[in-house]
Amino acid sequence: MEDQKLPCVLIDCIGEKHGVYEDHAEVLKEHFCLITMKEYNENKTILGKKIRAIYMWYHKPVINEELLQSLPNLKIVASSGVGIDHLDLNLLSRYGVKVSNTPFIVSTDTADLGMALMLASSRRLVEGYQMAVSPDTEYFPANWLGAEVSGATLGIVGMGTIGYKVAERAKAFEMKILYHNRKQRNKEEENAVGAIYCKKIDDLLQQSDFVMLAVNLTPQTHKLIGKRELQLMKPTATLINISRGLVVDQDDLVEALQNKVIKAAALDVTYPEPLPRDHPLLKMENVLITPHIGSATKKTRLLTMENMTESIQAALTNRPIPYEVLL
Ligand SMILES: O=C(O)[C@H](O)CO
Repeated sequence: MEDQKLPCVLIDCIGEKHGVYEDHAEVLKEHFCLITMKEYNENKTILGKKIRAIYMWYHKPVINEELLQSLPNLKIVASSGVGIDHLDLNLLSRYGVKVSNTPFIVSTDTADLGMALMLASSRRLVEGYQMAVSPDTEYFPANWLGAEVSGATLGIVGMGTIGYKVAERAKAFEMKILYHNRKQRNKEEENAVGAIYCKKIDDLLQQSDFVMLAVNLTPQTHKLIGKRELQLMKPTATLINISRGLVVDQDDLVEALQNKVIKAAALDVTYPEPLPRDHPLLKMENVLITPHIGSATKKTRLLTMENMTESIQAALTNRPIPYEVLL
């Protein structure tokens, strides 16, 4: 806790494993008086009245009704990243609290990671690395083969900002691009990247060598990919998930991978995160998992902090919030 003349903003913690980066905290302290959860918990009655914003850095601190009740002057929750599935918007709206996120800036990195997962999985980079560093110097077996990405068919489920950036990258790889959007078709974008619209997701699933999930998690996309959808995919296909774990029925995915219904999966997201250490997905050779790092680059994290700062400042001075999430 620093300058008491600045507006008080609640954060989870600084540094540590999940906290706000120390260099970001230094910048934030120029604008706000930062109160960590630990400080707040030690002095709820006094600090609770002073807190005017929550700086929610990658889903922390967790916001529940009890916390909201003890923050009578809370104006805004500024949440990092684009996904807002971790927030109860109705609850926040009942407490008159505005919400902001940081869309757009995360798209490029997330699309890059989608491509990285597709390439790493198809060309078996992790296995290749393990082989290259193994003590066996005669490591290269004649039957070592990956699958080609260039020229293959990519099906993008959810052609929003991230999906479109994936398509732009896939175009450079001379891929055939299919896409499915539940709500709207965007002919201009479609033409720009040479993508083919599939009105039915089933058509996309049946034709794609790689299926990349880039949808938001909503009640409509919850477990969108389950047993039926996996069975529609080619046995040689790979499922790539850069959206949210819960867009896939994970038990059905495990079964499909075990029974070779599909060839492989590359997942930046799972549920829960992290997976329990004995989870079957962690033991499969045809599964590549990264720890939800879609937007985890230095530049994007910095922009995220700047977007969140702008939104908090706007809310506290009654100006339009640049990245407001509307109910
Ligand atoms: O939603 C996002 O931007 C990322 O997945 C981090 O939550």
